[in-house]
Amino acid sequence: MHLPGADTVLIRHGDVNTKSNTVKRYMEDCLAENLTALLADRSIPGEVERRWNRPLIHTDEAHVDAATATAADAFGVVSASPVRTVDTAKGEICAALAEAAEACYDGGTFAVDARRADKSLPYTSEDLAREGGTAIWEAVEDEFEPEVDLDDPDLTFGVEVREDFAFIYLEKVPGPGGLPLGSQEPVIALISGGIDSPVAAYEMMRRGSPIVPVYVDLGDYGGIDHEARAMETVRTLSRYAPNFDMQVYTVPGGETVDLLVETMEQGRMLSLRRFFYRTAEHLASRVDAHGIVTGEAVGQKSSQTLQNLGVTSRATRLPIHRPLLTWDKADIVAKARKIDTFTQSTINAGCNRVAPDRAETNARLKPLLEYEPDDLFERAEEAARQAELVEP
Ligand SMILES: Nc1ncnc2c1ncn2[C@@H]1O[C@H](COP(=O)(O)OP(=O)(O)OP(=O)(O)O)[C@@H](O)[C@H]1O
Repeated sequence: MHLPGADTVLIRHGDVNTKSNTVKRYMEDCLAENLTALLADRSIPGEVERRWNRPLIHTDEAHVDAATATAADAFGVVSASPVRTVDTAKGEICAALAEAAEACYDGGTFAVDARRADKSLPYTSEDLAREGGTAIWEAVEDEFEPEVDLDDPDLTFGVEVREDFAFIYLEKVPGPGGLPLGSQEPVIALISGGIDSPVAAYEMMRRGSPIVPVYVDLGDYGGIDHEARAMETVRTLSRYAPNFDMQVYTVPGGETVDLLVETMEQGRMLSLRRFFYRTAEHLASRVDAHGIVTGEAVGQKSSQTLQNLGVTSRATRLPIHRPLLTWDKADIVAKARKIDTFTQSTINAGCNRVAPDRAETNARLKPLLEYEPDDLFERAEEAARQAELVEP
């Protein structure tokens, strides 16, 4: 709910504030660029202004909610509020709070959350909270029986006083937190048609790393639906990053999968992962990516025991990032729904169909190297060479 007259979005970032001034400036530049791109992509009018550790979006009242929701999708943003801007004089702030109460309070408990960045002002945050609370009370007491609850109020009137403006707001929309996208190095994101890998890719983006999506076409074991799901999730991820290239490297893997299915029972899935990682490594050197991100989690599948993750990881010299390593499936599904990459599908495709009846849970590298095709890594190199860039 925004206040009448709210035409600005106040943005709060978190980890960015812990940086030195130079790094902070760089990260705030990244954030401002990303916010501008997100607004343009969604056709929302708004000018981004960088001020006092608190970027602002100047828009109009008709678009302030949409601009707030957009800001809350930007990586690095902890929360965003649609705000009304008033003068810093205490009387003006209290008058604005009274008006806000008349317009938006309809019974229940309330509190004033007041903050003052400019310590030279002739009042304290406590003064503001107390006198603002009184102004609100007096504005509504004829119609309601107002009650103050500082611990768990039904409605919180926020006040943030900066050097030359005070902002009044009623809501804080939570953002993803993390760091602005583009402030860290890019990574290759191995994206399957499943639920986990898009969430893992999103988590890396949330920490500032742009992703280079890679999908391995599994031939008859994957299929059109499998690929379509992978593309759809990348399309969704790209909506969070309209100023970043999100074309997908589609890698031909069908022949290698056929060979693994024909020649390997034990360890087949591990060799397939080793093929994925090695292919990703070749693509990484092409696009200067600094790691590989996957959707793997400890023990989620037999190929994902710690022992097996250790063995498969040895196929590449690049670090493999597994942001979901310790996540439960229910949490991954909840996050996928939240970020809109969850695509309900009953198709039985992808690695599920490649998996043998008896799964390997405790692989050792030496025997695995004896079983797997001698040319597995040459195949990976060739597959990376043949990879095609596809618009998701
Ligand atoms: N066809 C593929 N193309 C690219 N990467 C893949 C593919 N299949 C699997 N991966 C990567 O390997 C990881 C582990 O594979 P797994 O078999 O668990 O995938 P999945 O269950 O099909 O999909 P997800 O892990 O995304 O739910 C995936 O999280 C993903 O990062």
